[in-house]
Amino acid sequence: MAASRMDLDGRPIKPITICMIGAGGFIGSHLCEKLMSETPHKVLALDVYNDKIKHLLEPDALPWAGRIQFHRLNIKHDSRLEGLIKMADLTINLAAICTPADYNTRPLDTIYSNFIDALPVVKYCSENNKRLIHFSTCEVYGKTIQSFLPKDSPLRQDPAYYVLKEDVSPCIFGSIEKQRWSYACAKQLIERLIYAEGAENGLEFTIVRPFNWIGPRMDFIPGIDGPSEGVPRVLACFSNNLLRREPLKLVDGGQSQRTFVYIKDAIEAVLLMIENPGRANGHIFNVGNPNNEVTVRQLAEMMTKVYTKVSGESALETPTIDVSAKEFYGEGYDDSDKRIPDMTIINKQLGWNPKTSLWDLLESTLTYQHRTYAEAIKKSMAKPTSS
Ligand SMILES: NC(=O)c1ccc[n+]([C@@H]2O[C@H](COP(=O)([O-])OP(=O)(O)OC[C@H]3O[C@@H](n4cnc5c(N)ncnc54)[C@H](O)[C@@H]3O)[C@@H](O)[C@H]2O)c1
Ligand SMILES: O=C(O)[C@H]1O[C@H](OP(=O)(O)OP(=O)(O)OC[C@H]2O[C@@H](n3ccc(=O)[nH]c3=O)[C@H](O)[C@@H]2O)[C@H](O)[C@@H](O)[C@@H]1O
Repeated sequence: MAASRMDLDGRPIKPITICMIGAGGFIGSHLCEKLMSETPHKVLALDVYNDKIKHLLEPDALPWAGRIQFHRLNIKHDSRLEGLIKMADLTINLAAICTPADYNTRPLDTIYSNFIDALPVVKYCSENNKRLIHFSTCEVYGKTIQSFLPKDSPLRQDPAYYVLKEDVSPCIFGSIEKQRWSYACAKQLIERLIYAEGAENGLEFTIVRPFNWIGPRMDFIPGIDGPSEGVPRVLACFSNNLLRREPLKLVDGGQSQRTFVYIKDAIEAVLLMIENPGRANGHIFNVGNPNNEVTVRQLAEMMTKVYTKVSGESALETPTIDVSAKEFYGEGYDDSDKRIPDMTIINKQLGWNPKTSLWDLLESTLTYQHRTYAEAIKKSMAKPTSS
């Protein structure tokens, strides 16, 4: 299978060992799945949890047994980290706190996780001449220039004021009191550090800026496989509402815009980066789907329609309700207004394009959510609550 695989320049791809930090998360689980089923590469999978990759680790009879090895460790304090990075040809760092409900309520944990804890990873890669693919975020762009223009300005129609380009767009965050930006700011500084390690010490790096990747296994459903009071990202929040037949909550009216990309499309882009180092090193890549733009309100409406179709349940009488950001996230929340990725660089370097429409990706994702959680939710809702 794997022996005849070629890179984008027609050269045979040699099997490598990858140290994947945060392999047990949403993106990590899909990347491990892809690497096991379609490539000959080995993965040292590091995380504090492994529930989302259990199906890849057991039973021993799996065709890729021996190519994936799980190491339960917390990179904050584990002396095994450097040794594992040294054993690999490439390190991929996915570990982070990355749910917006944490940014303004746990800003210290957020900054430590996204900056301080990533420092040794960068240092060990640089000192040991190991290649690094680091996961940043589209949040480093912050707000668009457009959002500061007068509402009636004709410049608002000009993509130069809202399309986000890796090598041109500025990073625009709110004031320090708006602790929402603790995550974006920490990610920006680690990007700058990696870039500087590349420039001054020759670190071979690639920085990935995901734009709202969504799909199965994203985050958790509160009270089922995560804390009852926890607030995951929007896909899981809305899925939870739909499963419980309660209205979807629109923060500040759901006017913010996002572009959503299917996790399986995005993983193709990461695989191209892994297997084409000559084309990916030294670059920062937007990875998103500019064709899948909606407001959060439109997302709620579409998810409601799709869920009705895949579950066979009737639609709710009151499908959405408005909540203020302060009520939903607490003090210090702020939002990105619009996120359209420019695709020029990733197209030129890796020839990658996203394929899946928003409707199709929601259909497969909500089919998964229904199959995975509907029974558990019914059971938990049927239990008498203690008074
Ligand atoms: N999903 C997206 O659309 C998206 C968008 C932008 C950026 N990102 C970035 O991509 C990366 C992965 O995101 P995800 O959606 O898979 O998130 P996730 O929370 O599902 O995965 C992160 C994983 O890292 C692990 N982790 C965190 N701290 C750790 C530590 N100290 N030691 C060991 N493991 C640790 C967690 O247990 C978790 O399994 C993050 O860096 C995130 O900021 C994701
Ligand atoms: O996914 C990304 O590309 C990046 O952006 C996300 O940030 P954001 O898109 O704001 O997070 P979501 O929780 O997915 O929220 C999207 C929008 O929906 C809104 N929302 C969320 C949840 C909800 O129940 N209702 C609701 O209206 C939020 O206010 C926000 O405007 C997270 O910061 C990261 O996972 C990541 O770095």
